[in-house]
Amino acid sequence: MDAHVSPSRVAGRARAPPSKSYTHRAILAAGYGAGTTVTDPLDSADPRATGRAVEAFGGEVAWVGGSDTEGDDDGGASAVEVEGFAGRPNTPDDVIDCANSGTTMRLVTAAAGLTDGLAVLTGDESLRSRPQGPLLDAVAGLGGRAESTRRNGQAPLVVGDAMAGGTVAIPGDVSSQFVTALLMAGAVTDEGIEVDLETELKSAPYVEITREVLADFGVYTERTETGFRVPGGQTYEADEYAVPGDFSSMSYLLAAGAVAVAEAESVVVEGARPSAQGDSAIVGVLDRMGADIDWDEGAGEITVRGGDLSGVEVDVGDTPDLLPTIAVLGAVADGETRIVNAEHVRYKETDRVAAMAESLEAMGAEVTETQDSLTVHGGDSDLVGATVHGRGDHRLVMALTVAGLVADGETTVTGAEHVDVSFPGFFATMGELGADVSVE
Ligand SMILES: O=C(O)C1=C[C@@H](OP(=O)(O)O)[C@@H](O)[C@H](O)C1
Ligand SMILES: C=C(OP(=O)(O)O)C(=O)O
Repeated sequence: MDAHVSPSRVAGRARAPPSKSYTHRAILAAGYGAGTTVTDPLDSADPRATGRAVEAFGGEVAWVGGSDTEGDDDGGASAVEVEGFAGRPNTPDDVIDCANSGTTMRLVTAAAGLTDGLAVLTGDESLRSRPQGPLLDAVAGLGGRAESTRRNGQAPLVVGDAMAGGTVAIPGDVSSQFVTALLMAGAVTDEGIEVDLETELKSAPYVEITREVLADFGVYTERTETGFRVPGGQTYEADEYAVPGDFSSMSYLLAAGAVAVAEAESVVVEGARPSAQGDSAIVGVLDRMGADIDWDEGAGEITVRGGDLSGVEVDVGDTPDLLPTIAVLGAVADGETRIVNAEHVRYKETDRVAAMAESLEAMGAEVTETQDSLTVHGGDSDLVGATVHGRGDHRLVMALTVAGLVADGETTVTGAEHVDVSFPGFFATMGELGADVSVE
């Protein structure tokens, strides 16, 4: 499917979907426990994959309700009722398909390390090209078995043999999801798990999201001088868990409001309550760039009224998922926007540093790419409509759609259906805000 975007102005109120990161964790934590109702879950392809994994491990997962209680009426489930496998997972009867979801594959790899038998994990072509090696080494170091079938550190994976726990060293600069996975699994081991970081932790706020969710399920974790520790023998327990709104998804709506708000109007994004999400940094980035933006944390509402944007330097070490959004903002802003500390952004659904450089160049922007940075020289020339490729990556599709709002002529974004990974109602929401976008 392609999205066709024509220059247009936006205004009005919108609600971003619930957090993908919190939903994954809540569903798996519920699986490690006995039973939990997860309310306002993100009902999209990635959390659904985590739900299927919990079922494969012996849990029961029911997505119930026809529209969100939060009122965005996107047709998604309003709750997930999980009956857990309570402690160590059972050996699955079949292969687990993690589809396009890195979070699912990492979190499920450590869980699979706890099974008595072996689990086989696979995913789509993108997921089968992403790095898993350090996590496989960790599971093996903790007494389990963990192998890449192609012996290249990538899925398909074979994992199991009842990992016991203990202490393990792991690099911090590939994926924080390795740490999340080990903390979640470690709580139900006998010995617990201590993770020593060999290099500085990238995407660190995601581990804090994990620790917040685990605490809400009664599971204790702690930071150590060199990493994190979770004692073993713990029980996951929560009757109900409510998922907050997703700041990565909000970033597209806020960026649209910053670059394309209608005269004397505003874009108000609802559901923006403070949480451990590092991607709430988008509010500060927009503010630094000169957007007229205000976050009423009590009301959970962010209001943007456009602004004359100028380039800034942004370190995305903690916030890799914001890179596509910030690159688009940089292409519209005057002057130079330098996105630094970005090497780990190359290990996502696609290499997002290269992909954004290529797409923005195709739209007439001047960009400079290094291994760990992307500089966008905005303002000199206006963006022009072009056909740009979503590369099967939801975040590229959404960010490039925002760019299309202010490009001269029509922009076509291919692979538009991939928004179903994290924001299934994205195009409907953009249309309701006034964006001239059609999907066919
Ligand atoms: O744990 C999570 O929920 C996530 C962690 C981040 O990945 P890395 O830790 O691999 O950078 C982020 O990019 C991803 O979208 C979600
Ligand atoms: C990288 C992402 O997710 P995951 O790692 O779960 O595929 C993302 O949502 O941008």
